Amino acid sequence: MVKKNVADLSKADLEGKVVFVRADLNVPQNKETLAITDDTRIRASLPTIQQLTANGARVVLTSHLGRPKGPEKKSSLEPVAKRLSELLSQEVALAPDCVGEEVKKQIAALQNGQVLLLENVRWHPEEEKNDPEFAKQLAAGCDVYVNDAFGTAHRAHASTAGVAAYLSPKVAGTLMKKELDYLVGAVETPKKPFAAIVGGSKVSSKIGVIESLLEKCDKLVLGGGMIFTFYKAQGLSVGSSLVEEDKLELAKELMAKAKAKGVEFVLPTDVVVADKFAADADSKVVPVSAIPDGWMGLDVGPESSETIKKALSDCKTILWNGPMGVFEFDKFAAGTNAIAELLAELTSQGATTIIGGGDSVAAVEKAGLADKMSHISTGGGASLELLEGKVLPGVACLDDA
Ligand SMILES: Nc1ncnc2c1ncn2[C@@H]1O[C@H](COP(=O)(O)OP(=O)(O)O)[C@@H](O)[C@H]1O
Ligand SMILES: O=C(OP(=O)(O)O)[C@H](O)COP(=O)(O)O
Repeated sequence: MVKKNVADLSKADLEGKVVFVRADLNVPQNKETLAITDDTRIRASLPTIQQLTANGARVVLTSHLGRPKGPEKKSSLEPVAKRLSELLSQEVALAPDCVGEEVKKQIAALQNGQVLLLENVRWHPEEEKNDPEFAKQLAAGCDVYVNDAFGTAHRAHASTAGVAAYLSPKVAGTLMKKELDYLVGAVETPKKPFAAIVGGSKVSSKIGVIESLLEKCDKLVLGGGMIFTFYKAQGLSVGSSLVEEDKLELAKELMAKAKAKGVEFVLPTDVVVADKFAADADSKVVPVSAIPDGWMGLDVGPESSETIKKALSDCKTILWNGPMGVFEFDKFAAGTNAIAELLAELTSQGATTIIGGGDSVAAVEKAGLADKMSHISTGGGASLELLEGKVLPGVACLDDA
């Protein structure tokens, strides 16, 4: 399913037009200072914006940031507007909201080549409900739709899918096209053995993907916050680690399915536990059968890193989404760094390595190894769903080429 993209639009299609661009500017931030800790997603969005402004379009840029419950300073796109202005060498004004009279006025006042960033689209619950009335409000005053938010293309939300019904033409951005071109090829016919590594903290939204991964992969490695639901399902006690209580049955079924299908299922055997969620927490390495009450697992242990290394050493394609631990704290970064180093080494030996997800990419950047991987993807959940063979709603809503 090939979709139209911005390169298919001529200057005549764009000059003086108001173009609604959905980007994924959901960047990792320092929780206290709100400073952007990795700007990969912002830099990846620049080619589309520049292509549009160079052709005289008026760009209305939209994104979410985090998972806010409503308007709140800590999820404001203010730091993003600032960083965008620096990278584009032109002022990117930040609207106070993403819909409403004031925003409409700001859109109407845009000149050719200017960029206006709308405030966090998830401040409105209607966004995630893909509410048609809200989508219509988002489209107000705009002509063309460009979806460049690959990282959010697996969500059927108002700004990623619903809004397309009110705008024409509707096309993929440069980043969206680049990601799809690379990933569809790499995951449809992967060189084997093919392994996926799934970690991170979005357990409820990613555990379901494991079922399809078992159909595609030869090996599946779990890490990060994902593992404790599996331990609890095995009857182990997990202290105060991250657990999805309503996924325990699913975890059991997944382990049984992996066994039945002969997929190598690598679950860490030791973990680094902490007495609190903090950089200066007390920590120790324990076997997964001995997590003390009140302690939480924040990284995989050294024995597990060795096992993972052995399991992945002969793999020819490896897709990694989700850090192995809370790498933002140095004490709990060893498991993530070990995987990053291993994948860099395997890439140099000819393996195809794909790292996807805002935090996973941040971890690999922090380790200074991003340019040693085959592909750095701005989407974690989106890459996994693409691998499942799903049609992403943010792509399905675009015009066919
Ligand atoms: N054991 C753990 N407990 C809690 N959080 C974890 C654990 N391991 C990793 N994390 C957190 O997971 C987050 C990233 O998860 P996720 O959003 O799923 O990854 P990505 O952004 O790469 O898709 C990181 O901020 C990291 O601190
Ligand atoms: O960070 C994102 O996804 P990722 O963690 O899978 O990379 C995207 O911005 C989507 O965010 P969401 O998972 O809150 O919808």
